[in-house]
Amino acid sequence: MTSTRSAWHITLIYLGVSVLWILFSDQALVILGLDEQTQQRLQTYKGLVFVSFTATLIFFVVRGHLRRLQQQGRALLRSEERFDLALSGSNDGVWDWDFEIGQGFFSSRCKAIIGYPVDAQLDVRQAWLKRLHPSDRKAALTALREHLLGDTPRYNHTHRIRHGEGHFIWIQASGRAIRDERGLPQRIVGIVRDVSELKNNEERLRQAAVVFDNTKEGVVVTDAHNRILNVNHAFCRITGYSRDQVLGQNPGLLKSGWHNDSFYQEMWTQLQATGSWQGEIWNRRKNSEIYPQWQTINAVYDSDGRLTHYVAVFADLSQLKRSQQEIDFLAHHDPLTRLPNRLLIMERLNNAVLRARRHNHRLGLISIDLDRFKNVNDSLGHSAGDELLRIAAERMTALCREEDTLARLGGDEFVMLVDQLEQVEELAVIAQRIQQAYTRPFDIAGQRIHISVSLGLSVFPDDCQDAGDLLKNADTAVSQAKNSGRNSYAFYTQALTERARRQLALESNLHQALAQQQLRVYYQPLIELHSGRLSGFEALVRWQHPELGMVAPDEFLPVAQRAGLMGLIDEYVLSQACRQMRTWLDAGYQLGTMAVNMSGYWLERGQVLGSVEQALHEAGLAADYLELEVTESEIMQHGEQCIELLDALRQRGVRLSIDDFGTGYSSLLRLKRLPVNKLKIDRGFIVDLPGDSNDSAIARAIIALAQSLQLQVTAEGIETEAQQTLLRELGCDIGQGYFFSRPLPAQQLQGLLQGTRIEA
Ligand SMILES: Nc1nc2c(ncn2[C@@H]2O[C@H](COP(=O)(O)O[C@H]3[C@@H](O)[C@H](n4cnc5c(=O)[nH]c(N)nc54)O[C@@H]3COP(=O)(O)O)[C@@H](O)[C@H]2O)c(=O)[nH]1
Repeated sequence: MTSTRSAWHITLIYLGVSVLWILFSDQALVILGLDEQTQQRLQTYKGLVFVSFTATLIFFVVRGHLRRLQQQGRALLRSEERFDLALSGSNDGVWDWDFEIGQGFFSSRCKAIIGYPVDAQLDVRQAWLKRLHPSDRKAALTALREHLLGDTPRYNHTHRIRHGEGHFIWIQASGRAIRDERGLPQRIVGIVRDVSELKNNEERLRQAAVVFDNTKEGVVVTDAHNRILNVNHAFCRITGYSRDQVLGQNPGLLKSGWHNDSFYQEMWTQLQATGSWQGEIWNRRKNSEIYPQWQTINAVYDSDGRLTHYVAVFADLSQLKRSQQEIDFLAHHDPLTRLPNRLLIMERLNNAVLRARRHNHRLGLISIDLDRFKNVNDSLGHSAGDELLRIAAERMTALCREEDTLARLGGDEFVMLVDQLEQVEELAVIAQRIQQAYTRPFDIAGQRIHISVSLGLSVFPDDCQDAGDLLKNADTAVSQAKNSGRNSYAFYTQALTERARRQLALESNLHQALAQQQLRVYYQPLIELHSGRLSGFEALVRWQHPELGMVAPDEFLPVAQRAGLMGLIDEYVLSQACRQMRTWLDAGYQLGTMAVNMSGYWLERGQVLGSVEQALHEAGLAADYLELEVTESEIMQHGEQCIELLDALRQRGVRLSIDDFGTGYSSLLRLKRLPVNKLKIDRGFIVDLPGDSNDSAIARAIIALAQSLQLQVTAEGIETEAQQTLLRELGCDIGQGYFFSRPLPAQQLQGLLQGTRIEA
């Protein structure tokens, strides 16, 4: 169109020039009939007029042409602006690459996307090719080539391109080639879009998905109604549930039952108030195992503030707790034998000493040293030595009671803390059992090993006053045991060692004593204080030992208790006492009571009734001659069971007496309920009479109490006349003690008995 116009303008100019030329030519002037002067004047101006006319003509033609070009340019610009404006709404930029002229067009949005000023002049190389991310270049060019070759209907590719500011952005470029009639691409026109945010979001989502699936923490996503929407692999691994098993369920299916309702209420209250909750919670796996987890729950809200989801993230703490426990354990235990170490045994020893002091009981410590252990290490190696220590620890642990502690202090050094020791000899018995445990050989590293132990025994409070000394003394004692030829035990003090040995000898002889009738029953008179008359006797057992001489019950009864012989001794004394009473009654002595001690062992076995009936029957003695003494502390210890037994005895007519009264903290309420006839004031309250005002006040109070309960009172341990006088004045009924007589064999009591004889 533009070229057609230009051709027409040129033609017009030629026509004008031609007309002028003709007008001003000589022939034209002649034809026009102009006079010569006019012709000459015209000839003079002919050149000037021609030039002016031509110039004017050219001016107007050129000006017109330029104006049209300007209008066309403005229209094009307006059209581009409108196009840009239209595209700006879609956020896409337009590009156009003309292969014929080798230039490209980039819309202002397109320039803005890749970071260029709107008025920048760009070529395709500069704007695109040179800026492709090295990693994306190959794929982008391949996609373009494929489209230009006609392999793909459209060019569509997403890649990174360097932004004008230097960083890379993600763009999505798409376009289509315009081809000539032969199908060859002339240009390609398309749009470009900044997809960086989308790509970054995609990347973030991808990363989140990777984290979700690969994190070690369990993740549960629920809807606002707490129904499970999604769980990750870790959730399934920790809980044992598959994803399908929990989808749509309430997370409450994991509840262990360890937390009460208020725990969950507080959790939900906080979650609703603050949008999050964090804490330790014990849940139950599918296999029922209960385990701890550290859990964080967050509430998720939409842009309108409406609750949409809950996300719970939790870590399984079981392993951590196990490790913590193991660390704690190893801080206080020996890793080889898993026994308490020095730290723990010292802690327990200190506590045991405090308890023993408070409750006034004994405590024993045995230091244990393996004899010639070094030889095992040297000959068989350290791992064999370790194995030996492990087995030795197992054997010794089997000997411990629940309240005892076996510890390894290091090397072949062990200690055993024996709590609540009643008798020193018990420690010797345990020491012997430990020695016994080593008489069996140890099979280690394919070898049969024989090894013995040396033991050092120390007793609190007999040997020392604190835990440190207890341990030191046991160590000293173990050295004594080693010095005396190994494979033996020794107490810290010689006296204790001898006492223990004697006790153990007694124990092994006691069975014989019963069989060979070495036990004797002695009788101690009971005197009516107001009249001085003999009212009866208390039967007291003695052991006539063939080598040790007369052994007192205080010494051998605990041994009998340990040896399980107490029942036999009680029955023996009871039957002897009943028979003796019968004999004296038959001999015409007027006696009221034969008192016999009833041990705790009897009460525990519950066989007293049968034994008493049998003894009375065999002796032909009426029940009311028999008075059974039971200590206040035994009654307290056996409680209701003891009261029932006493009731049954009372109903059969047997008289009952509370022995050692004042030492056992009886409540008055309980005392009132006891079916007893008599209280025996403990010797401890008598020994300092009449000088000790406290004791005399106690004696007075017990007598007053007995009188108000209509019970008889006996005072035991009267050794002086002054004691007898005071007690009589206080109103005590019966007196017993060395002042009247020591316990004696029956045949030595004839003199005393004479006064009671009823002459026929
Ligand atoms: N279950 C049984 N226990 C018995 C039996 N025989 C005795 N025992 C108990 O053993 C403890 C010691 O008894 P024993 O050495 O016989 O001492 C008794 C008396 O000898 C002693 N006593 C008596 N008068 C005095 C005195 O004036 N001074 C003094 N120092 N001691 C004296 O008291 C013991 C009697 O105590 P009790 O029984 O509380 O009346 C002792 O606990 C006996 O109970 C038995 O066969 N079975």
